[in-house]
Amino acid sequence: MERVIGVIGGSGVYQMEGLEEARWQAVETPWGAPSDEILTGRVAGMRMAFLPRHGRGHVHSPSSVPYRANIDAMKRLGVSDLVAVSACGSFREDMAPGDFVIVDQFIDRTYQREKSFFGAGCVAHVAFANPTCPTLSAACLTAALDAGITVHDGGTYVAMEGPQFSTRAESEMHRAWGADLIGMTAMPEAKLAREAELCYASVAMVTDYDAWHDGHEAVDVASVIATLTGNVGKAQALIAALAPLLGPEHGACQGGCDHALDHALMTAPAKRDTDLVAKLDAVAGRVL
Ligand SMILES: CSC[C@H]1O[C@H](OP(=O)(O)O)[C@H](O)[C@@H]1O
Ligand SMILES: Nc1ncnc2[nH]cnc12
Repeated sequence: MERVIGVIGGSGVYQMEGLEEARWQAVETPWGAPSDEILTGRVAGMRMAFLPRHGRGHVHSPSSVPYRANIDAMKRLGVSDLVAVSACGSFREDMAPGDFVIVDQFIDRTYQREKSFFGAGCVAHVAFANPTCPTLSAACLTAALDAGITVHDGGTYVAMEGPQFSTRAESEMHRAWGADLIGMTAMPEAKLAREAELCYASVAMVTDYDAWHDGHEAVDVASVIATLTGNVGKAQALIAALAPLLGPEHGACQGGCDHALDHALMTAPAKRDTDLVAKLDAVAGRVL
C-alpha cells in the first residue's frame, strides 16, 4: 500500500513548510467539515496531508474541534500514517519547556466530545491498550534526534477538557497519578485514529510546567506562545526528517493498527443501521 503521511498541527502550527505541489483543498465528510481545508503536497516524493487542528487563525477550541471529520478526512485522502503534534504542559522536571516527547500512553479526562465513529446500529470495540503505533513512533523519535531536538522516548499524556487550564490541586493530582504531560486535544483524536485503522503517533512539544512547579509561574497562554514560537521550526524539521525514514511503501503494521477493526464489530450484519454504515465508508469500508 502507498504510504501517505498525515500531520495534524496543534497550537502554533498552522502551516507546513517545504511541501512540493502544495495546495489547500476542501474535503467533505459524513461527519461535517474538518477544522479547515487540508494542505496536500509531496515530500521526498511521498504524498503528505497537513491539517491545522484548530484551523488557520485558531478558530476551534479543544472541545469544538471536529475530531471525527478530521480523522475521516485524513482517511479519505488515503493517509496511512498520522502524526499529531501538540503543545503540552509537563509534570516532570526533566521534561522541560522546549523538549519534545513521543507520547505512548493517554489518560482520557475529556467529557464533552463525540468519541467514536460507531454507536447504536453499528457497535465496535477496538483494542487500545497500546494507543500509538510503535513503528511510526520510533520513526518520529529518530527524526527528532536527526533534527537535533531534545526528545524523550515515551510519556503519558492526560487529556483534559479545558478550555481553562488546571487548578494547582488538579495539577498535583495528575502528577501524583504518574502522568508526564497534559494537553486538551489528544482525545478523542487518538481513539478515532485507531478506529479508522491509521498508524498514529503523538509528538508533544513541552511548553510549560502546568501549575505544580514552585519554581515556575503557573501556565498561561502567554507562556505557551513564548515557548511555541521557538519550537514550531523544530516540529517542521522533525516532519521533514520523517518522510525519508519511512519510505514510500506502507507494509503491514507491526502493531496491527491497520487491522484494528478485524475483530471489533459486534452488530450482526442484518441488524446494522444502513445510514450509519454508509457514513462509515472511509473509516471502516474495509470490513463493512
Ligand atoms: C494555547 S494553550 C492551550 C491549547 O494548546 C494545546 O493545543 P494543541 O494540543 O492543539 O497543541 C492544548 O491542548 C490547548 O488546546
Ligand atoms: N499546561 C497545559 N495544560 C493543558 N493544555 C496545555 N497546552 C499547553 N500547556 C498546557
